[in-house]
Amino acid sequence: MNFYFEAAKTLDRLDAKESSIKGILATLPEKDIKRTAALVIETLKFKSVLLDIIKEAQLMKEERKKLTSLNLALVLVHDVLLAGGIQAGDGPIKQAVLRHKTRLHGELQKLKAKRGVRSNTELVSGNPHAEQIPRYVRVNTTMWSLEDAIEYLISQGYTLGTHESKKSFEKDAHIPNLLLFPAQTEFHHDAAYKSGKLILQDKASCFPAVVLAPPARKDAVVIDATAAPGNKTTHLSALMRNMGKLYAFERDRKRFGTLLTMLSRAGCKNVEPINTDFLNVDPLDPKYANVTHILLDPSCSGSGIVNRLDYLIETEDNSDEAQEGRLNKLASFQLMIKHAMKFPKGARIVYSTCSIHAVENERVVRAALLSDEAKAGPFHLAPRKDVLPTWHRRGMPEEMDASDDALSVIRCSPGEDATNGFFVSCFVRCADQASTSNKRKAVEKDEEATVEEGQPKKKKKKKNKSKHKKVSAVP
Ligand SMILES: C[S@@+](CC[C@H](N)C(=O)[O-])C[C@H]1O[C@@H](n2cnc3c(N)ncnc32)[C@H](O)[C@@H]1O
Repeated sequence: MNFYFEAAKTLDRLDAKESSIKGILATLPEKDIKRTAALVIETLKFKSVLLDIIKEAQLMKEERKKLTSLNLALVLVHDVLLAGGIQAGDGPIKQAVLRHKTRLHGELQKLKAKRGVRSNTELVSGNPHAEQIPRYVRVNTTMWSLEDAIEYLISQGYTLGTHESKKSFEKDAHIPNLLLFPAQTEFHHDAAYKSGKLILQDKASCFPAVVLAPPARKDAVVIDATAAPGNKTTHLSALMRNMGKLYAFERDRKRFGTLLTMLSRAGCKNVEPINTDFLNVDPLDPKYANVTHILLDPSCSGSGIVNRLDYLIETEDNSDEAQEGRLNKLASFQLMIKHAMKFPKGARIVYSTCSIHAVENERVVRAALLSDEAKAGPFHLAPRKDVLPTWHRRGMPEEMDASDDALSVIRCSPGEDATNGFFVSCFVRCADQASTSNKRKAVEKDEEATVEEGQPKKKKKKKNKSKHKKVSAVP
């Protein structure tokens, strides 16, 4: 019976929104983890059906003394109706459910008849968005070429054609070295996947590294500020052809361990992983003097992720605390962009999230553009022509100050773009303006020198040149 108690406890934790399904399942005791996880997932899939049946059969009312937890009733009724019986020795709780076995089966049949379906599986529908997302596989060009990968896949029985038919794949239209397979294609036992030559990575999550376009040179110096688990770090490393230096920061110790494993599996030799908070890194430290490209992909709400499991639970939390947490997060995103803008030779900064909310995307970008750091850079948004110009979905114009700004950024819509929901923006230092402002500073210095030599100093009016009106990033 312990196994059922564990599954019911897991459902309680999901109801309490302690974490994502994946996160909670990962904390289950090693023993029975697979079995418990399978029961929890299956129960969640059929939850509304099982709740209807339990209600119609009046199970909780009739057995209120023995069955004190609805989640325990759910997992037990699941096994009675859908898994061939309760896998536990006799006891009062098992008996309490089995007493109603005929009635429960009757209610299941009634429900099927009412909905006009024959099988149990027709009673539930999967995650419609997840089913529309192909299985994306990035060829890790650090270890082999696209041509070698295609040859290998063909030797494994795949055909290069369209990703819509079984055992076939195609090349992605936007991201080089990315292949598409049918959504259900399994790679976990594939030798090339296990050795790091193939990386399972959603298409949208490949955009940031491609937009950052790090140089592939011996003297290249790049930062991945928020690196774990390391999909984008390994992608950046591949784009740099394993040359130069890529500093990969990760503040979380456990996730840092995952990053190390991934870097070693993917054969990344140009990465220096550092277990620290990027915000504590001094931009003026001589070690980072030649950093030119920075990737910021911070923790976010993850609202764009079409998880194959999380659709099973309600995730939106509108409590005051949740709202406050979101706003705090927002402030930390802005801080991170502003911090990245302080690296003296920083020329290109990509900020991305897997969120669909403007509050974590356009509004953060808009506030960053108005910051003193952006003005000092000066930084502005890279034009569309430099940010995956052929990608159709751009930012929300109503959330940006200039319509060109909305065109500069990228959005992916879950369910519509065959990807997870995603946002990418790219800030670039404007070299011309920088040199103009440096020249102006030089002139001002000269003027001051003249003043020191005995000339009267003219009072200068401070001009605010920003065409943007000041707006708050907080909704
Ligand atoms: C969205 S994940 C990054 C995913 C990663 N870019 C990838 O593609 O695999 C965000 C990561 O950034 C880390 N993180 C958040 N804020 C950080 C900071 N200030 N400094 C370093 N790491 C940070 C989190 O611990 C988390 O592992």
